[in-house]
Amino acid sequence: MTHGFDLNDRLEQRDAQNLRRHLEVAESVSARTRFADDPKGEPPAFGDEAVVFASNNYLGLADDSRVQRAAELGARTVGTGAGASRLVTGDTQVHRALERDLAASKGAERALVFSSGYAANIGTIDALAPDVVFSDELNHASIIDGCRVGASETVVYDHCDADDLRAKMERRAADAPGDEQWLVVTDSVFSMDGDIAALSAICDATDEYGASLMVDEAHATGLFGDSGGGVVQREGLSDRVDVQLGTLSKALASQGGYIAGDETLIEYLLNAARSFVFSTGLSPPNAAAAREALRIARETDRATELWDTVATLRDGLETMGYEVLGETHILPVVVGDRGDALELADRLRDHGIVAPAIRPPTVPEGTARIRVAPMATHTADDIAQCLDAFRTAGTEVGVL
Ligand SMILES: Cc1ncc(COP(=O)(O)O)c(C=O)c1O
Repeated sequence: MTHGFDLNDRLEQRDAQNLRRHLEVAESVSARTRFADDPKGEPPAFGDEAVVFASNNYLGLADDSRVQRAAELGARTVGTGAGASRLVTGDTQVHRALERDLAASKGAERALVFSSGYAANIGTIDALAPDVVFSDELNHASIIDGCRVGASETVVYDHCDADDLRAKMERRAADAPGDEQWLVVTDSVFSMDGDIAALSAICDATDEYGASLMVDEAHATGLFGDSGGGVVQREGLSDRVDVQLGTLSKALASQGGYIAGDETLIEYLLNAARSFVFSTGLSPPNAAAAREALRIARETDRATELWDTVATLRDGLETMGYEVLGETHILPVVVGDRGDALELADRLRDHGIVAPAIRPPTVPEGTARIRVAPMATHTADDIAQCLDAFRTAGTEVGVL
């Protein structure tokens, strides 16, 4: 009898070959819009130059000199690492200033910064410890893991379907004791489908049953709403959402995540969220970089440049005959068959465009796709190259 692990078996089950391909792409691709030289002097993997249409650095701020300087200043004045949990000695003025700015951008009383969006989701859902979490079926893995970590029961409702949410709440209310605490959790922008949750209808359902509502704005922060506060802000729902999650790692060009909400929520989380309490504080350079990126996002019309690019790409791809899902800056180009999607991604790379294939189980069988994520810094030439590549590669693979 053996109680050991067979990791080869597990790797096979996980489609390890395909994950390896992702890593190979990631090795040669930075967060920047384009890359021409490898800093180590080795030739880049995809020819002389490739343009990246696959990064969540949506505003193109990760290589903005102002953001880089802020990170440098953060490192010089405060240090490269926080050195300890914020509750021990890791709390600095940079963290506090960032949290004030984030709260203001969200129209919330206060914010709390975690070392990642993943940590923010896990720590918050676990700490709130509701009896039941009602969760959209396409919520991000960090929300799902937050539900798994805690003792809460999870009820999954159909994607973006507030009627199904309401029906499931109604059923639960009929069966369960009246003093149960409920938390409804949804992404605002869904990262694989590029669509937006029906937040107003979700707020109505949530209010009707006196439940709390948490919205993950990882892909909306810095892009939607007057001060980049996200879809909640754009739709005027800030007062009806109890917990707003954002990340610093996407449009804000840094690393980290945060929760915005009222004083009591934040005071509770900083005492009870284990991923905050028992983890080293966000690094000062990351905090400083995110603060500068937030300032630029709020004070310039950088997002408008992104929306113009999105409109041109969506229109161009649809005119060619591709099915493009969603209604946001994330453009999932559906191919269907996973082999075709992989081949199309390879051909796009041959034509100088980096955009990965997203395959089952990440997305449902038969809906393999290329996830195109433009950045505000893409030029007209970049966009033309992307569209040309999709036309040529699509014909070569036979999906057009
Ligand atoms: C919807 C959503 N929430 C949370 C996260 C986690 O954020 P982070 O990358 O900062 O850990 C992600 C990351 O991809 C995400 O897409």
